[in-house]
Amino acid sequence: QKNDLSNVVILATGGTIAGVGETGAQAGYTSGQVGIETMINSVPGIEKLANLTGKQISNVGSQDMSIKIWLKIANRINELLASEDVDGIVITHGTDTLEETAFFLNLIVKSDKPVVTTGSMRPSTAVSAEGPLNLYNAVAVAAHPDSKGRGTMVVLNDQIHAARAVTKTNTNAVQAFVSPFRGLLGSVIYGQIEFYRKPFGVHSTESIFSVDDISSLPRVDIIYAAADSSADLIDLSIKAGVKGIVIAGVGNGNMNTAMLEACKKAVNQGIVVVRSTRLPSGYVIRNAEVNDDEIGTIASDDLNTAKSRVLLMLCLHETKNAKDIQEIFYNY
Ligand SMILES: NC(=O)CC[C@H](N)C(=O)O
Repeated sequence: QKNDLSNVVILATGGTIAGVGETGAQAGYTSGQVGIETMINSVPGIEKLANLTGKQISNVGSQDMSIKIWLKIANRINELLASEDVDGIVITHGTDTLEETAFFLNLIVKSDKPVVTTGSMRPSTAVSAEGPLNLYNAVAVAAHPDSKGRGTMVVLNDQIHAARAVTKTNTNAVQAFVSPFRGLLGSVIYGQIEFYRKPFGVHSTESIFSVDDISSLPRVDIIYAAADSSADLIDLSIKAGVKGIVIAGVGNGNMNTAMLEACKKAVNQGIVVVRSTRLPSGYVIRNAEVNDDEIGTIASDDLNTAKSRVLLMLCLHETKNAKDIQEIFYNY
């Protein structure tokens, strides 16, 4: 440590924040092109926030994020945060699956020190690229003592979100990330931080999940419900040998009779089925229109579909007991 600044490590994984287009004003570009050193050098004043080290973990568009990379990131973070020389972590990431990675880390990082994910909607070459300011703010949050004990955070566009609450809601707009149901964790304006609350749900050191005993995760498929949708995809998943299915249900995690019958069949074959909703916010309530007690299905509570899949994969690594998994969905 050179001074009294915090020591922050930036782990770069790719995404638009590291993306390059041919010109400054075009929709076409390639994710994950710019390396971590170039990214840090593009942010004037960032060196005044923390002593920074950068490490490249991967350089992919986050549509190609994988469980393998998640495990690599989680192991690296646990190693780094166990050291007295590291005070916080920033992860740069594509925005498409950012909420899944953030929620995974929220469940599995064994430290109270801040873990902050960030990305950008505009590539690094765009007119008004917002990646540099997002990185600046993410480092400010990771370096700040008040950020401890708030689980994995997502910082974009001056806002601090909890991993559990946040979701991407727009394909192009800079204001893409919203915590529609539980609200923001705080804000960060040119590095000035205000926290409003602690995150909801069990996370980090309190979580039962540990990356130490995970080398892979069981397959869980997501199946989207719509008016008059067929049950064939559920049958295909069963045949493919899935361990879990998450339904992106209509309304309160509902689905038509054909899909519900197929879900019953899946549960009877030992597959764990979670009912989530395709809506952007609200609870999926147990035993509302679907009798979960009778069928053996699990209600997602207010966890969205993609994050329900993350939690179910981790649960299935520990247990197949539907009652226990329901309790975890209520509490995490
Ligand atoms: N804005 C973005 O980061 C999306 C680009 C890319 N698909 C990704 O998720 O990495």
